[in-house]
Amino acid sequence: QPCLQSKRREQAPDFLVPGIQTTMAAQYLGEPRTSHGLAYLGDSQLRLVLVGKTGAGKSATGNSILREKVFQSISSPVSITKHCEKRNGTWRGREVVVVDTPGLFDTDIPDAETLKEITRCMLLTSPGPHALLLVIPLGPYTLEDQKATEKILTMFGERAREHMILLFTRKDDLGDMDFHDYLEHAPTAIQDLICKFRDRYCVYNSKATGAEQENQREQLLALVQDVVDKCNGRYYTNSLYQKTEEEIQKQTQVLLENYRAELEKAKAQIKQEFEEEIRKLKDELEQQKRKVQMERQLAEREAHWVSRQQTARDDVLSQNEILETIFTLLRVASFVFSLFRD
Ligand SMILES: Nc1nc2c(ncn2[C@@H]2O[C@H](COP(=O)(O)OP(=O)(O)OP(=O)(O)O)[C@@H](O)[C@H]2O)c(=O)[nH]1
Repeated sequence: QPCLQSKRREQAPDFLVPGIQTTMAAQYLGEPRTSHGLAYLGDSQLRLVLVGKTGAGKSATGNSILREKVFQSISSPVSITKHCEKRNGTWRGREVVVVDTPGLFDTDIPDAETLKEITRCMLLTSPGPHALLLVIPLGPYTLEDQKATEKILTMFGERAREHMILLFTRKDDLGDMDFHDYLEHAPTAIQDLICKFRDRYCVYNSKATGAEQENQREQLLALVQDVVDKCNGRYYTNSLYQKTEEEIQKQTQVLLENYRAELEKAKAQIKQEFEEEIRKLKDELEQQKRKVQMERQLAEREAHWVSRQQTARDDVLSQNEILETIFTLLRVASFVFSLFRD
């Protein structure tokens, strides 16, 4: 793979003055402070997060991956995506979950807002994403763009970066030019990124259609699979993701118990009503008919319960309360962790 520059010593960029946003967000997304083992194998989903600056092409790429226009994608100088959004599709019989994010790391976004969205992103990708797609458009690469990229790379720790893929959008702007020819004249910062990511990059035309679209989608998802394989089939997780997952499971359990209680109540009511009616009936055939009706209604209730059981986790995730709970939980956790920082 092209590595056009001799590898320079990686330095902490100077815009990263230790500040609350950087330190807190790094605690959210960076290296885990405790080791733990979650079960990775047998995970049927492939969870992807699109990160990058406003207008980089995250939503357009998400739509392309899912083969459907599910995320709003238009040309605008201001951020179109306001909150993290999750949509699903399939690839090789596997469920693909794509989370589109707003320009989380645009330098002018306030702290509290950023942290709230990071929390939402963690909720939507819990127990952890398999791949983080860092979206950068080909074309002019300003100092501000460079800073935004550096900020993202710094916030996600070394281990999260193993799950990161560099995704260059606007491949169509290259016209007939080969990407490697383009690289030779590309800004040094882009050449450095390629060196850093080695083979974990792809060049994408998010507006492509037909065979071109299918081929590049296939190549991208195969690259994601490759990255996951290199991480021994694991998705990225850390102790804060684990806390998030524990809370989701706890709340899902509570919801399931509520659903179960509702089911039992509804079944008892159906039985009581039918049994009263059956007792009053003299005709055995009529009694039998009512019994059949009762069994049917009980079965319908059970089926309804099964479907609610299946959506319980999503029901929890769609409530605003969980966002607030996790946000508070993670803020407390960040504070506690900050006590143990070197
Ligand atoms: N020609 C071309 N246009 C693209 C490509 N990718 C994205 N765009 C366009 O770039 C503009 C911005 O794309 P979005 O997908 O909305 O960017 P975003 O990163 O999601 O932006 P926010 O939602 O504001 O954070 C849209 O007009 C897209 O159609 C690409 O590969 N080629």
